[in-house]
Amino acid sequence: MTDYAIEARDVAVTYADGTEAVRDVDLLVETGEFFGFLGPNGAGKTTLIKTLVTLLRPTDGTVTVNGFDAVAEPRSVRATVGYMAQETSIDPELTARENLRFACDAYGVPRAKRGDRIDELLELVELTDVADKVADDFSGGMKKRLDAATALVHRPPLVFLDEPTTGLDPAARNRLWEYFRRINDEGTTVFLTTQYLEEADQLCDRLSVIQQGTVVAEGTPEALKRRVGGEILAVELANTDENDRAVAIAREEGLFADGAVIEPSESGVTVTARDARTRGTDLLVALRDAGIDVVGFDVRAPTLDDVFLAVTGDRTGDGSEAGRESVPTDAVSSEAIGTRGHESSGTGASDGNGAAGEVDR
Ligand SMILES: Nc1ncnc2c1ncn2[C@@H]1O[C@H](COP(=O)(O)OP(=O)(O)OP(=O)(O)O)[C@@H](O)[C@H]1O
Repeated sequence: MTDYAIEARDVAVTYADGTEAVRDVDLLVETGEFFGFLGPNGAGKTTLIKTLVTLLRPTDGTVTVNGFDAVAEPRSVRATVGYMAQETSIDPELTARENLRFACDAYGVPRAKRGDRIDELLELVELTDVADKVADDFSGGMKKRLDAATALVHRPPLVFLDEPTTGLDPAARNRLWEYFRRINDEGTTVFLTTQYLEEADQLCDRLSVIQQGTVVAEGTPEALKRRVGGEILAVELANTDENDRAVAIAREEGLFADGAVIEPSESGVTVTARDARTRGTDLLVALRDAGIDVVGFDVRAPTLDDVFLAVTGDRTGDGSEAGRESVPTDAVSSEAIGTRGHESSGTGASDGNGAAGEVDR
């Protein structure tokens, strides 16, 4: 039998004002996994996390965390999870050590164990040297590391990280990644929400993409990328007025395999195709024969960015509709990447009764 840290079935969360933030969400996270939950702003990531950590009640469906029912046994759920919220929960007037002591109090860590636990965590997040300095003097990255440590004082088997690296510079982000990897290597299940596709790619064993409250794709980063449908060939033209003519040439029958997606780009033409690499030179020759000047040429493997664009029509992560027209539906069939229907089941009716509200902690 598989051991699940999180089992969510048909979960819907509707706020009191009728906003259906999450609907029809099924989620299975195995114990020990590093699981990513990806989506643009407002997609429903925080709402789902808050539901999993029992700060919100689901309007519909069932949620089991570490074997405990989130509605019937919220205390047991809370005792076995750590939660790093988007806004840091540390007190800037307290030192790093005092913040951790405070967290030990809040989570009921036995007194005899606190000293060692705190020292261990300070070391893990590399704050031992500044343990007795007030957090107010810390950089953004240091504050985030301290915050992450406070979520772990009770050694939870499952930790939720809600956009933990937003606003950090790449160096600070990298250090946090190291830290998250380490706790996962030591056996902690990690549930991470992020808008950074690279972050999900670097860290996650498996991920779900959520859009407008519904899971639209799921799989390992590699499988999701593979299913984009080959490699991506970008051709840069000297004169972008010729983009459409170049697209027409690239689309000529027989140049690329069936299912290729050929689109104008800002600087020329982009081809997503299984044979993008091998047939790329044929395209260059065809363009030259047509008198179109090529100034750059690049073939690359798909990134999660391409997956995200394909399933959400949004490369910007801002939830805008930009690019929706260009979803390469041929190369990325809905079925191929596990896309689910967008239809609401009608559950979580927005009548105000049973609507999600913050639950007292
Ligand atoms: N307390 C609330 N009352 C009503 N609607 C809410 C409430 N909190 C969030 N929402 C709405 O629910 C939807 C999902 O929001 P949520 O914060 O879960 O998204 P998110 O994916 O975490 O976004 P972000 O990346 O911006 O944090 C949005 O439409 C949001 O406006």
